[in-house]
Amino acid sequence: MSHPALRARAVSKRFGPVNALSDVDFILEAGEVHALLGVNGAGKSTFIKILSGVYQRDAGSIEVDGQAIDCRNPKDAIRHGIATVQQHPELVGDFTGYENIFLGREAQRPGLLSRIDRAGLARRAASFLARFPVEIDLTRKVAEMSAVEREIVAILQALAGDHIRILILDEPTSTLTEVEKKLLFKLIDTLRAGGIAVLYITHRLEEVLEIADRLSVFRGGKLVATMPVADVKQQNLSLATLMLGQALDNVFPAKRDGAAIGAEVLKVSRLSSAGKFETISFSVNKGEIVGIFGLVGSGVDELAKTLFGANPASSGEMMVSGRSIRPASPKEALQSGIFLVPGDRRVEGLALAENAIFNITLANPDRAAGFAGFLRRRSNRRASTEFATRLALSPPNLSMAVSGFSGGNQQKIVVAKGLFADAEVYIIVEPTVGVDIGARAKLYGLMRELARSAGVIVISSDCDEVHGLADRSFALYKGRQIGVPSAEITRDGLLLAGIMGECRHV
Ligand SMILES: Nc1ncnc2c1ncn2[C@@H]1O[C@H](COP(=O)(O)OP(=O)(O)OP(=O)(O)O)[C@@H](O)[C@H]1O
Repeated sequence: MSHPALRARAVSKRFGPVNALSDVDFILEAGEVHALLGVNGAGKSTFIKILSGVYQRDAGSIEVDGQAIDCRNPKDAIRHGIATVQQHPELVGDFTGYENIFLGREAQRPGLLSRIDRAGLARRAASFLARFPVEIDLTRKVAEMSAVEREIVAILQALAGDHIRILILDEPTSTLTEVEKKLLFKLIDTLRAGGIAVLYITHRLEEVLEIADRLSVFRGGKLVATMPVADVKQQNLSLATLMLGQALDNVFPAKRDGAAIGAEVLKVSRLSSAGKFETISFSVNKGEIVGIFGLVGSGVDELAKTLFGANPASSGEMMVSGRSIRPASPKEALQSGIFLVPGDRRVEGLALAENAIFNITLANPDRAAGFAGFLRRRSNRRASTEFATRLALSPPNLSMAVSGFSGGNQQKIVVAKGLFADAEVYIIVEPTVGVDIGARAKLYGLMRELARSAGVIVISSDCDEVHGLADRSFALYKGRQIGVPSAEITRDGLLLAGIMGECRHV
């Protein structure tokens, strides 16, 4: 009798009072791509961490090819044929793709590189790549590779233990462009054809329909549904409804009310940063959201950094509420009334070891620390609690270290931190990467609220997000501004501007 590649029976896991997983029964077949879906905090990461030996289950059993296994650590899991590629794979930038794949972590030991058998390496590489062909040049250093090339190297590295049968991918496309995604999906197709079982966590529902054979939905730590993707398509089922347990109306809040538009809070004139972007001009009024759509490499990241004083402008002007400014550091930008909610919360957004209140109140030391310290603490807690409720933070425990929250919930904390800051201008970069669809609607609603008392700029590589949310939008393409902020631009017009640099009415 043939067994599934992996089977979990009644797997449960608690973290203190939180039931992260309850009685999960799950089957992963060889040669299938199986998507794991669920809102933030539903239990997806906990589940894959148990499968990959990072966490220990409290109850239940796991079988690989019909044999019960027990993984005390990730090495055990790899021994049983289960490899995992994390969201931000750790590769050695100075090594080539080949070296990363075949020397793996071992290569980080000093002196080892000089002792390796290069001819043997090349032989192994050739036979391995005959099994999993990829269209990238693996002789280049990883530091010079694009996001998708690094992702592919990380996947090949995970598979380089020859006996790997199960590959777990944690949101592999969260930082990839459309074109890059295609390259990754091609590799996943090859893996599937080679009989590898791929377990794939994603928040991008359209991807599930594109790449997965079956999907499973987690809700509140329980596995609530498993089904073939073909059924979802045929019956036109709503994955968002399945994940949330309820139907979701339009995720975007209503656009601005013309009467509520206030004074100009930011004016940017012919702003340039040499080699990154040139002559960008736009203004933002209190009461509105201005959207800037740009793909990775378009200059949007650098523009956000320049507005926030973290990347110098080479020419041009900025004014906040009529005052001319030229922020030379984020601190100066904050003092001028500009606040940035960064896209990469891990690097720039959060003090992970501190609790949620600390993080939320961090950006506004005056407001947070006032002379009546005790009262302040109380009001900080009250304000933070209010934000946590409005964002549906899960679990709603503000004293917990931020590292204990799921990725999407960490993103909510970054936004709450911005809400606490009382700025005149908010720059919000990639606000919903890794955020589930229900929380996304809440975040959008909050941004609209923010725009009542401030000007908001939303910068994103998701065209639908920019178009759905912003009152006026334009695109950046290869460092150039395409079009002026317009309320009339169509979604397709904005898309064309951002991916081709064309300014057309479509
Ligand atoms: N190390 C931990 N300590 C305490 N609680 C944790 C820990 N890891 C996860 N949890 C809790 O377990 C629950 C499930 O979280 P998990 O990270 O598995 O969700 P997720 O579905 O992966 O969410 P996301 O999409 O946001 O990554 C959440 O309530 C989370 O706060």
